Amino acid sequence: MTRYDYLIIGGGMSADAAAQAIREKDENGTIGILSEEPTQPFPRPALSKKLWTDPDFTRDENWLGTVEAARADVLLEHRVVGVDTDARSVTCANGDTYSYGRLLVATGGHPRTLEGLPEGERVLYYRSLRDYERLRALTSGDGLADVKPHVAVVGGGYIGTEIAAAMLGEGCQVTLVHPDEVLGEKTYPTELARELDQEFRSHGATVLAGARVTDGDEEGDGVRLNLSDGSVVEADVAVVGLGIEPATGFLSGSLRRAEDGSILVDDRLRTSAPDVWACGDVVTYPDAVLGLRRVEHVDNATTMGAVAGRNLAGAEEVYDHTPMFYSDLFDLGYEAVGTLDASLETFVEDAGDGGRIVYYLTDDEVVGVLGWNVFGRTDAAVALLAQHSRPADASDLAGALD
Ligand SMILES: NC(=O)c1ccc[n+]([C@@H]2O[C@H](COP(=O)([O-])OP(=O)(O)OC[C@H]3O[C@@H](n4cnc5c(N)ncnc54)[C@H](O)[C@@H]3O)[C@@H](O)[C@H]2O)c1
Repeated sequence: MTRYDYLIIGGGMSADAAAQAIREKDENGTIGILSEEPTQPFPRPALSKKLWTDPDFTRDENWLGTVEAARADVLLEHRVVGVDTDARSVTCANGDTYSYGRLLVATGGHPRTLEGLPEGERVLYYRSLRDYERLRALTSGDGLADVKPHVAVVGGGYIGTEIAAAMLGEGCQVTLVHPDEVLGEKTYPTELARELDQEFRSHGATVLAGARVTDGDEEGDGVRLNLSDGSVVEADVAVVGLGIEPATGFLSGSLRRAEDGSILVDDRLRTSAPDVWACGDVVTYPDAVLGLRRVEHVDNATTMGAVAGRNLAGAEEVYDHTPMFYSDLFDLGYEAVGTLDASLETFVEDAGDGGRIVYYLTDDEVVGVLGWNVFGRTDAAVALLAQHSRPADASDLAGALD
């Protein structure tokens, strides 16, 4: 059995940041990373954004992050199937076992799947570099006689909207299926959701609202999707983004969990087991400003990874960063913090040049802030949320981030 002073399960951005942070504090300790993926840690947000505007990004010096500098052993295609926190050992699907001095779980999430729509060559539950490469090959005309494919995009969340925008940019025919009345209506105030919806339509997307995909299959050179309203979508490829589930199936009962299966950690990212930490999309943690929550974005992955890494290497650092998140769609970009729930009271501030700032409020406080084509205000937004208060009249928030 191979032993590592520091063993990390998961090979995403959080693991990458953690390995680098460990190495900065401990020059000599051995670091092992067990990753189920066939590729080194890479900047996952690029799969739905930058790689579609800059395909050469995979050759960029920043592509492979910091793992090399961390001098970690990255063991690819090593899917962990069991952890024994008493014996301090980890077992992989291939039978390999490893023991650890200190363990970090940074496994992120697996795409939520539909039972009636199995993954296949043309049904992509979009999360891996292989999914990107497959979609890139199809949109480059491979096997399709240079005809741009018809891409069915299932889901109107981050993957759905970003991939639909990218596919329109590639000149593909795009059909976007989502269950809401208006795209983004659960997240954005009505006027912004309508603008977003219109943006997709004006770029040529067919937007099928108010329908869920129930099942489907690959047929010949294409895909057939059945929708809850009885209609059928036939396309060359389906890109599916129905959310993720925390990847904790291998843990059995060894660590304390939240209701959604994610790992509960304290403010230093420690789990309930000795010498075991966890970070990134897979944890529910006590945010210093927003309280107990799970976040699924790059900022929490990398900043938590760095704190967890330092703590594995002996620090006692509190994770006190409230993560921001962002998206880019056509000429629209946004940055946000906190809870974006359109069923809450909202106040929309006109920030000029088409920019808007949206404040989300409960009866007691401001709980979320979104900058719509407004950038660089997330620190001010966090400071506003940290006040845990609100004005009686929400419109008095105008200028609050200046
Ligand atoms: N910009 C970013 O921060 C960014 C970008 C890409 C991905 N991600 C992350 O990647 C993960 C996956 O993203 P995602 O887009 O899959 O999740 P998501 O939760 O953002 O969106 C899921 C979407 O699927 C829809 N849906 C559910 N069942 C459906 C059905 N049967 N038919 C049609 N639509 C259905 C939902 O209504 C929702 O619109 C998330 O963790 C996300 O945060 C983040």
